[in-house]
Amino acid sequence: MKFKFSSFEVDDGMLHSAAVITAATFSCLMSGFVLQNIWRKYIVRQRIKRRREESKLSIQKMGDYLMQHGLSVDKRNIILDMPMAELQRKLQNGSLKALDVLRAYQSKAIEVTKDLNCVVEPIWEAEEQAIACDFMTGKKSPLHGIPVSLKENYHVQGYDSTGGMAKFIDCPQPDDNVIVKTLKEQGAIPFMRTNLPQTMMVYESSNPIYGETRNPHDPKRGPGGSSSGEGCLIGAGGSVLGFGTDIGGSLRIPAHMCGVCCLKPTVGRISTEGTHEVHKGATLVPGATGPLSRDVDGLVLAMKSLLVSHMFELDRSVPPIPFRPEIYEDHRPLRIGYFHDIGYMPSVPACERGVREVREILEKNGHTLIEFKVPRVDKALELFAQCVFGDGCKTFTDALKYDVVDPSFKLTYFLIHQAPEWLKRVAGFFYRTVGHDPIPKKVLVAAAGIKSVSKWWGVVEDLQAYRKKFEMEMRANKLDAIISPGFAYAAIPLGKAFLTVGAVAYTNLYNVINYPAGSLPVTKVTEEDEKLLENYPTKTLYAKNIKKLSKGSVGLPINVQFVAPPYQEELVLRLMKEVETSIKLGERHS
Ligand SMILES: CCCCCCCC/C=C\CCCCCCCC(=O)NCC(=O)O
Repeated sequence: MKFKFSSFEVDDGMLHSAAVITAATFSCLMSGFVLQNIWRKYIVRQRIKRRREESKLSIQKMGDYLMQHGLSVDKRNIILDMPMAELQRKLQNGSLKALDVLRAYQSKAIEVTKDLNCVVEPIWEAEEQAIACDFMTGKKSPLHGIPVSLKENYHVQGYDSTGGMAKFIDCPQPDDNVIVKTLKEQGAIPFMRTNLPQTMMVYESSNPIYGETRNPHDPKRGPGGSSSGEGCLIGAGGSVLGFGTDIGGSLRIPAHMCGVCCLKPTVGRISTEGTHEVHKGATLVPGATGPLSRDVDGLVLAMKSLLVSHMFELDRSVPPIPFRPEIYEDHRPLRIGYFHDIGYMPSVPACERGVREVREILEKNGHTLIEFKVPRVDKALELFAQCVFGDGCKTFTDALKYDVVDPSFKLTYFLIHQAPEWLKRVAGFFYRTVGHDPIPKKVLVAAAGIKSVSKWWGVVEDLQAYRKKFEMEMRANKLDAIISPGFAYAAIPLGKAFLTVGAVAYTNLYNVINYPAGSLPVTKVTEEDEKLLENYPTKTLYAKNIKKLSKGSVGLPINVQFVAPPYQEELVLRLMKEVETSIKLGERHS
């Protein structure tokens, strides 16, 4: 048979050859594509393996070095037992050497990371800085000789900030970030870099490069995240002061689960320049940077040392508001709002008791406590998802292209970031009907992306309206501050955060409204709390999971959050210090 195409003729044979050539080209392209993907994944796995080995080797080398140059156990333990104020005083008056303090903390950090995997690598330059501190004459800076640990996503010159993602391996940072520069200028010695979960947008603690961090109080449980390594290292006694980031609770969740203090400042109060966040462009609900410490004095010292002209000069977007001692030291009685239940899932009995006990302390100290009802928590969660995942999670999926996805992140990644909109709607339907919970659908649909600029502007208006509503509720009750549970529950078994993720409402509320929030350890789960857990209401799927996963948590730490309007960090710290002092006094008398 012959076909005639205008000026030339095509016979059967030619058609056959064309089909063969097309099929061959297509299969070549397909196999090329598949092979390229296999090759890319292979390269990524090799890169991950090499980096993990480098990290392990560096930790081991530091351990070997300390075997020869370390302190005696007694001397080390005396240093490690000192609260921040005593440590600082002794470094200032010269009765402690910076090098000894560094060696004490290096050896404790290396010791605890063997079981808990909280350190990703030591900062080798620390030793040189400690020696320089000890040779220094003249007036000492406030953080003189204090070792500080840093979450891995803090840019440190010469080190990668991977955020647990292979794509960012072998990208050493050209410079320290603003906080690290200011800390060094104030005499601090950055000495360890700590672990985080892949992408940091989950409150788990694992990534394919550095592995999984465990809880210092129960290694079968998670330390919370994403400042997982910081919470764990400080909770285990291997650091006295550390720094992390927080867009939905990443400082406060690990602080609560590991029993340490932290402060998430108002975004803008201290610099956020030079930290690795996957979606830096999502500025409506941006990430905050902040300190974690063993005690409130550590947080106060950190804030006083950062709020100085050096930082204001390095990052001119930060308003030059120095630390205001007149607010921190004020004794005026305050009106403080409190709640145990955010209006989504209740907090477990131990967390509720934590708030109750803090309330009693504050009342005894002369403050007025008033029950506060959080306005529309469903709206706050929806806004969070719209502002953080409004690009349909493209930034996240791009960052993880060809990467190995960590098992602890797979479900979150698939459902929130990768699934097409129709599947998110189906999952939302499941949560609503089987889980008796309409909120996940709103969140999942928001994570499918905002479809136009005018819709985006609508979200901005909604966010402004929600913030105003919250402010007006506080004003109506004449509230100066709020106290609320540190989180909905104590640490749960590793890898299970996705099953309870709605609980993030307890922390991300304060990111949505951009209020400073501190977290303070106030109690531990008791046998009585465990008994009361039997009556925990399980209306939704998340609540059912919380009840199940909270079993066996006796002895785990419980924190309370302290919150004040924007730029009132000093007020938050004042209340935290007041409660910390009362608890310590109570312990001494009992
Ligand atoms: C499957 C649907 C769940 C719906 C209800 C929950 C809504 C929560 C939405 C997303 C979960 C994101 C968890 C965020 C954890 C925050 C970690 C963080 O602060 N990261 C930032 C950082 O480390 O800097």
